Amino acid sequence: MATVQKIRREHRADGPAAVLAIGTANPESFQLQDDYADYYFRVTKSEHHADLKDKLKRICKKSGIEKRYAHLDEELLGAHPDFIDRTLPTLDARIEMASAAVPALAASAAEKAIAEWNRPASDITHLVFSTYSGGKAPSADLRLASLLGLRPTVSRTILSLNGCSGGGKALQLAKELAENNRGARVLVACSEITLLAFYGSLEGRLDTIFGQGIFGDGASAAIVGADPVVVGTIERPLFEMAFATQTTIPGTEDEITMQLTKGGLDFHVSTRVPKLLKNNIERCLIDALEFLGVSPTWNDLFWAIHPGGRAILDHVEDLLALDDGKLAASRRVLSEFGNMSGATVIFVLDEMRRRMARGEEVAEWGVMMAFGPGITIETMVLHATCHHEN
Ligand SMILES: CC(=O)CC(=O)SCCNC(=O)CCNC(=O)[C@H](O)C(C)(C)COP(=O)(O)OP(=O)(O)OC[C@H]1O[C@@H](n2cnc3c(N)ncnc32)[C@H](O)[C@@H]1OP(=O)(O)O
Repeated sequence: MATVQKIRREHRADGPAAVLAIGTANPESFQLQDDYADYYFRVTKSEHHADLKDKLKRICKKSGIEKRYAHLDEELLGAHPDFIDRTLPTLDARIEMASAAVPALAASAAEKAIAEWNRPASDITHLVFSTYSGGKAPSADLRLASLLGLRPTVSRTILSLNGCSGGGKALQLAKELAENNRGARVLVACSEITLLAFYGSLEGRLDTIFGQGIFGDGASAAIVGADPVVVGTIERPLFEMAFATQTTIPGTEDEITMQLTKGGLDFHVSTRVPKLLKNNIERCLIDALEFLGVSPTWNDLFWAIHPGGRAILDHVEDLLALDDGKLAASRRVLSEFGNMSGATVIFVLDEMRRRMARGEEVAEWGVMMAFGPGITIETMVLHATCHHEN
């Protein structure tokens, strides 16, 4: 007679979960950061807000970003001129548009991950989807499952409004699912589209301009599974997921907030965020690495940090006294795409594996960190298995 303990043991994977494949995608339209303030004030017909334009120019110049992609381009905006006025009730139209665009962009990223994985989409057993750009049920996860032709038995989870920590949380859930369900293959998909949060500036609201200067659109996907198949269709682990934690910095509920309003999604990010992270991440790192019995110096590790903003990367680099180039993967993703909220951290892993394949990062052990409302810090210790072999 089977016992619950025996069933449990048989259903657990033997090995650790690993990232087996990665894919990313962006909309076609993009803006160069140097031209962005001119573009933004022209399309939102608010050239008369000269002080705000100057401020946006200053933010763009210091952002460490060169280019950002956006689904909501000038043509689409022309068809929805009311989007530029955040006092108008445009939420319904935005959600309608996002409910098609968010899963479509996620599908482009997921198809690339599935192609690299080299197994059929029908082998996916679980889906974890993260987005801040939703507002409807059934949600983007169901639409994505149908676009990809996943099985009806796929177990779906949607993370909504987790913001920039969504990618970190989705990967952590995927790790738990893969390790607790023998043979599970989890598709993680994050798709973030700024069309919910794009609107003209408001006089006297200097903070309304900040989000327009750093956020961009992108989707990322990863396949996560334990005990890689080594015969027939061979699976190649990229990063083994050794340990994961979530920490909330007490008393910081109001530092990063998002709220759906009739005129779109309101973002507030306080200027204290980089400093608060600087003051709190070291404890998370020590706790995560102590648990493993690993005590390397910070420069011995590789770093996949969510590039929430240039100042956040500067503060992390300074705190940990990291050598030049240690945050190169995060800085490159920030430069090429801006802050794509929850989708960004998987872009950083993708960039990291390319750097490892080229021999530009040789560390075997590393840390992935993502930050979001809460303030929430997602930390995951990774073991890389994708280095260039001489
Ligand atoms: C949404 C989520 O869930 C999670 C997230 O990722 S939230 C986003 C996290 N990102 C951040 O917190 C951004 C971190 N900040 C930065 O990278 C930098 O401050 C920056 C690129 C925005 C500006 O660079 P800087 O070196 O700090 O230049 P600095 O001269 O101090 O600031 C430029 C202007 O930006 C303004 N600014 C900076 N942070 C701001 C913020 N959070 N809100 C509004 N304005 C801000 C400054 O007040 C300053 O305005 P003035 O020029 O009018 O004085």
